[in-house]
Amino acid sequence: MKTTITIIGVGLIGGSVALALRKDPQVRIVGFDVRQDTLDKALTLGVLHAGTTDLQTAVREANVIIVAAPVEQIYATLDRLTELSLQPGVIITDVGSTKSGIVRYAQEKLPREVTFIGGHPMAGSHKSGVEAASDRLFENAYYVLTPAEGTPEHQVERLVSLLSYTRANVVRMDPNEHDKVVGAVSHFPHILASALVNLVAGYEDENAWHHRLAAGGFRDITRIASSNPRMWRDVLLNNREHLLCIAEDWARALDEVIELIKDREAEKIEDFFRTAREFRDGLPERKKGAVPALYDLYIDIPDHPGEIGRIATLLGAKKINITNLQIQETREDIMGALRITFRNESEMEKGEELLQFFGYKVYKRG
Ligand SMILES: NC(=O)C1=CN([C@@H]2O[C@H](COP(=O)(O)OP(=O)(O)OC[C@H]3O[C@@H](n4cnc5c(N)ncnc54)[C@H](O)[C@@H]3O)[C@@H](O)[C@H]2O)C=CC1
Ligand SMILES: O=C(O)C(=O)Cc1ccc(O)cc1
Repeated sequence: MKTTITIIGVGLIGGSVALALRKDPQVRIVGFDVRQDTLDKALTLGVLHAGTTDLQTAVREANVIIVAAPVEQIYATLDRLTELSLQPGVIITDVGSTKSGIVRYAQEKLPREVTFIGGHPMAGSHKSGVEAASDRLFENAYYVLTPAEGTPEHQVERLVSLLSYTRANVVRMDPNEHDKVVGAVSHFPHILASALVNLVAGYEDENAWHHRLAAGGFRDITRIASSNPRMWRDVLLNNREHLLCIAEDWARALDEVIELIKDREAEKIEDFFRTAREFRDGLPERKKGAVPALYDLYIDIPDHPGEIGRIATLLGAKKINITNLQIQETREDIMGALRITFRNESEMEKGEELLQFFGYKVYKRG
């Protein structure tokens, strides 16, 4: 029998989850959204099997409900779900960027027969809307689940099994721990990025060169300031306590650097940058950090820059897409190992065959 999954809020995240989960042939995806035009777009894009703006119709047959609305609307949706007729054994999960408040609210409000499991896929984009959805958005990213104590294990496992189609690395975490960690690595950086942009925008009024020279580092560190303001408003208000603590630590950290500058502490300033660089350089890469990349090939190449160009050209000519190229080891006297990451297994196999044909030694692991 088919599993019916209802997505509430068919935007960037809801649409991306839908696209990934509908790869399961046993799954039927129903969408609910407050906007009919969004549902129309989602149906045209092949994101949903069916869509409706009537919530009762959307959830009546659902075995799993995924609430992918903006955070404040997740609370309102849970309220509405308590009034509707649902399937016995239904699992309700969400994708909100904050977890403690939502999980607590769900436990208070939802009837005992309903299993609520908080969720947060740790990947996204500054874009929003179903047009930006992708079946591969969560590939190799972490997907946090925050089951409460007493949540039936078979229900958690059912959800984990369905989510395997996202190709994310599903992990379990306590909701409060989630909010503290994600507050530091995702929510607070959004505050910093936007504060920095606003600061420079103010300087711009005095001198228009700010705008023109703000390339490179400024663009890198402020990329996330282009995110959806409404979404981030909700996130900040929902993770208020942790963010206020982090902000205090931040203010202290900034004060310390300012003191070093005031006191002309050259060596300590260098240490400050060195410590940061060491931690930053040790961070996992986005596409490969969470789980071992499944579509990597390692190629022995002479340590010569022309070789990398040649390999890229060979693959490009056969329209084999690659997502990353990285040199593993280069020394003048030995062969370098070039790691190539492919989008999927079939592209990797085509790449392997082609490169072997041209005489390269190709390995699946380093
Ligand atoms: N954008 C990102 O990078 C990430 C977002 N999230 C979380 O995912 C959720 C959705 O965010 P996005 O997909 O980026 O937003 P989005 O703006 O792309 O999509 C939200 C969708 O929800 C619909 N909606 C609004 N109110 C609704 C309601 N009351 N009932 C049903 N649908 C409603 C909107 O019409 C829209 O289609 C948020 O809770 C956010 O915190 C989680 C991970 C990453
Ligand atoms: O693109 C980025 O850097 C993000 O910050 C993506 C993101 C945004 C919100 C989330 O809750 C999780 C991930």
